[in-house]
Amino acid sequence: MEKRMLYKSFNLTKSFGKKVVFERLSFEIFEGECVLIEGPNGSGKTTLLNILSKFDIDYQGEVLFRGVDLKKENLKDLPISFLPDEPIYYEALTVKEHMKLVAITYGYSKKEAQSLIDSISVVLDLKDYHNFFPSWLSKGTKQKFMIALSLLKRFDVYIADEPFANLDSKTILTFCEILETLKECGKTIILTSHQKNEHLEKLVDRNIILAKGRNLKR
Ligand SMILES: Nc1ncnc2c1ncn2[C@@H]1O[C@H](COP(=O)(O)OP(=O)(O)OP(=O)(O)O)[C@@H](O)[C@H]1O
Repeated sequence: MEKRMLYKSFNLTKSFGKKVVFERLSFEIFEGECVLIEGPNGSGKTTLLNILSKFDIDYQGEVLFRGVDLKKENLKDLPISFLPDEPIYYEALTVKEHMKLVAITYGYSKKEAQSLIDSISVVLDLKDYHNFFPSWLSKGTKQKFMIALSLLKRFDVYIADEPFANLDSKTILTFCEILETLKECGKTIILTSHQKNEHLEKLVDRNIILAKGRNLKR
């Protein structure tokens, strides 16, 4: 089957002031692939994910998303679920209230949202925390909560920055199984991870390796 292009980058260069994070990156990412972005601390992995998610449009070069210049795409129309490396939440909403808010915002009916929230909560062992405020959660449980929110968005592309951070080995396996299911459904997964494991290695189709301060190896 012919692979369809999701992203294409030409000569992508990103600087903060005089500091060049990476320069002239050219790469392609195809629909349905799992791509791991690797590199040492400070090599620009988060910066690249921010560009691919359109949170950062201050770069040189071009990034196409399904053939269209990403800068011309409307952020709210992009079918991208982004899991950040730092938890982002509302202090005043409980775990369950966050889940409902995200599910309803992203188009599920109340009934669908309830059933999806229940199943995600069982898989990620979050049921006992539904009435907690996020700040009460341990680091690992907070990460599971962030994963749950990212899964409640029904999108084609899942971008995750260090999703395994703070997770125990059982949850890492569970999350890899979830990613495998998403991939089987044709979703594209783009992630960074300093932690390698055999499940992730099986899942990954391609690596983009950032070398600190300069260019890209593939
Ligand atoms: N807003 C900013 N202003 C200035 N420099 C920044 C900014 N954001 C990131 N940087 C710099 O860009 C470089 C790349 O940062 P980035 O967070 O993308 O690296 P990373 O590969 O994700 O690192 P890590 O593995 O530590 O998470 C770093 O030197 C960082 O200090």
